[in-house]
Amino acid sequence: MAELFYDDDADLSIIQSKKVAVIGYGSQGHAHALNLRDSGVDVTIGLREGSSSREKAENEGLKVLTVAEAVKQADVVMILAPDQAQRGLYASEIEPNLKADAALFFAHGFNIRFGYIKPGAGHDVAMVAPKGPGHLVRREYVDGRGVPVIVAVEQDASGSAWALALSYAKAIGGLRAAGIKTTFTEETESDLFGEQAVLCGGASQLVQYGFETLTEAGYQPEVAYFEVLHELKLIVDLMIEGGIAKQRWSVSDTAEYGDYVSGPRVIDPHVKENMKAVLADIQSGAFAERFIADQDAGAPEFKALRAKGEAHPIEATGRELRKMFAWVKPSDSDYVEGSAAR
Ligand SMILES: NC(=O)C1=CN([C@@H]2O[C@H](COP(=O)(O)OP(=O)(O)OC[C@H]3O[C@@H](n4cnc5c(N)ncnc54)[C@H](OP(=O)(O)O)[C@@H]3O)[C@@H](O)[C@H]2O)C=CC1
Ligand SMILES: CC[C@](O)(C(C)=O)C(=O)O
Ligand SMILES: [Mg+2]
Ligand SMILES: [Mg+2]
Repeated sequence: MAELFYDDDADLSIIQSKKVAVIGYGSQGHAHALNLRDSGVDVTIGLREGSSSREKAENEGLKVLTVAEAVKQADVVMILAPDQAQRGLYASEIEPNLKADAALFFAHGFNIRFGYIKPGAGHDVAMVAPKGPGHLVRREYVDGRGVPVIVAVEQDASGSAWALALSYAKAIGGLRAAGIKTTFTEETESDLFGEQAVLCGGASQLVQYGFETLTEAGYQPEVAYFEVLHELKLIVDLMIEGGIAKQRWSVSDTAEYGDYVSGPRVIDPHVKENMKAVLADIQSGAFAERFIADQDAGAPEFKALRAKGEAHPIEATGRELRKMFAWVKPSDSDYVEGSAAR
């Protein structure tokens, strides 16, 4: 049984007695910083010169310094720049300015697991990884709830790294939901697998194939959009509430029977074999090497794939339909429709 933590298992005053530098003010960065601040923690944001995020952070009344200056004064440095930027940022701005006993925190274990960052022995190295997108980490906190977190300690130099990590997890609202004890290896490999095989890669491909199958057979794109994309959220909401069983209980018997007989025809045993191959590439480091090599070369593969995804007909159909859904526009996001191929 996994070891679980809740609010009562953590002492908020530990993180409240530290100076925390949050490096990066993107999806996770803004959520951690604002939740920490609202939990009474002394937070400074570290951003590169000319950063486009500076204005947003300053508009929230947060103190913004360069990465080097923010790190110099920090007891805890939470690195929330993109994974592919962390290695360079650590070598040039973070490591040379880190206090001898400062703790290094991450929200994903990528750079530690694959050896791109190797912290000195004097630092606590811990992870507080929300299991959800940053904008929901903030939204849930504001609404008095939290997004579950998984917590790990890679290096306990101080002897109190666990208490510090749990205190941080409580401050961002994660322990209002639950914290699960993990390791950097388990978090990194399972997170990459989940997002590639099921949550992002698997779900996106499934939706696109469903849309293509219906529209190529002559059905209206708008009808196809509702069937294979919009309604997916409603079905997944039921799964979150009561598992796959509740979803099957709520839909018609026709849908439930179709689920049993056609689901395994679409997602057949080959899919599981493919999933195992994806997991093997994650475990061996092959995925990490491919991602970082492409990023180091200016991300030509990544940019081409992003542009191809944005050009899929389901995006244009959805953009037009969503203009009519006042309720679908989130107020806490700066996402601009059609901007994905940036
Ligand atoms: N997105 C999510 O919801 C989740 C992310 N994570 C993990 O959290 C970490 C942060 O991810 P995420 O929030 O998506 O990151 P984002 O892509 O949203 O981070 C953008 C921020 O990083 C800054 N930044 C970008 N490049 C650099 C650079 N080269 N040097 C310095 N600052 C830079 C940007 O500033 P500028 O304006 O200067 O470009 C901006 O403030 C990652 O480890 C990720 O795996 C974990 C769970 C979920
Ligand atoms: C599912 C994608 C994620 O792992 C996340 C939001 O948890 C990420 O890397 O953004
Ligand atoms: Mg994740
Ligand atoms: Mg991830």
